[in-house]
Amino acid sequence: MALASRARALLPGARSWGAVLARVTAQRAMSHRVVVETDAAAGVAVMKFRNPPVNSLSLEMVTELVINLEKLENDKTVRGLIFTSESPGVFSSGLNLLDMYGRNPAHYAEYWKAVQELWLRLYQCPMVTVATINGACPAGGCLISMTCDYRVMADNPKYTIGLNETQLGIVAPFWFKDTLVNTIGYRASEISLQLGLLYPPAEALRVGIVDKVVPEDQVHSAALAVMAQWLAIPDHARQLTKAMLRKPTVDNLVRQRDADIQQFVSFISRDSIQKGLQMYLQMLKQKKA
Ligand SMILES: CC/C=C\C/C=C\CCCC/C=C/C(=O)SCCNC(=O)CCNC(=O)[C@H](O)C(C)(C)COP(=O)(O)OP(=O)(O)OC[C@H]1O[C@@H](n2cnc3c(N)ncnc32)[C@H](O)[C@@H]1OP(=O)(O)O
Repeated sequence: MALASRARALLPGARSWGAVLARVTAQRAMSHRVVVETDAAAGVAVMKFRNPPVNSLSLEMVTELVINLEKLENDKTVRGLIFTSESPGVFSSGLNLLDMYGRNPAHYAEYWKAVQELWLRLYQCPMVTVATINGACPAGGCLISMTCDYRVMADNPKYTIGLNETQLGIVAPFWFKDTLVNTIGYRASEISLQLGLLYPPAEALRVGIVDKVVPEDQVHSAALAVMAQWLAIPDHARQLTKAMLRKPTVDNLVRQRDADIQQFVSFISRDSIQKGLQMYLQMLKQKKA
């Protein structure tokens, strides 16, 4: 029931329960953009991103992430959750530019509501969450990892992490900014967010946007070791502490969710912003060529 209600909230176009379930089931049948492996004995699940080519957070991917998160939260045997990319090289390329370019306002609103839902759920997740960053991690990818309790990054200078929105000519919303400030502090955020900085591992560690950098072949074992340390703390004490620390930031978005959606739709629909996104997409294509 809870799953269906979540799906209905995320898929407002669907008019009935049957339509909701049919749509979610169809999405699942089409592909699994998220793979969950659970070690019941250890009480740890690993959620792997599998949305080729670059794990962009498309509407379908975001919806699958939310549904899988809710399932894990309801599974009382799972106390810890690790996020990683199934294919090293790109952790996540961030929000799907094609969900923000050339679509209609209803689509932008549906997409933004789903992205908000994902952030709200991740930021308040009662499980211990660890991001195993085994590839590039810009913008929305960085946001996902910053919602985690701990970030381990592979020591590969080709991988970078940060909120690079300004480099695309777009503005990170206030709750992206709040998450960054909570992670690296105010002054570092002023520099990082305005310049849209993407940090390679050593710099990422120095600024505090990641907590640990380890050789690439040790990134998963390091994440498991961190998880074991965090799981040694009694759940109820850790969960209440996490909720206390994060509640003001969460409340800030909850208070103005609808206004934030409207602001996103009006901002992203502007001709100048659409033009900028078009040029950025072209630049990505040319870089490839
Ligand atoms: C006042 C304010 C009020 C409200 C705010 C309103 C709006 C703003 C909020 C928006 C917040 C946005 C957050 C985001 O996350 S935006 C996305 C930012 N992401 C990036 O900048 C990353 C771009 N990608 C890359 O740098 C590289 O692709 C990457 C990840 C390093 C991997 O490199 P590589 O392996 O070489 O792969 P390619 O570059 O060749 O890419 C392959 C293929 O994927 C396409 N692609 C890449 N990234 C995305 C993406 N994020 N979304 C969609 N598609 C993507 C790329 O174009 C290539 O496509 P092709 O068709 O050429 O195969």
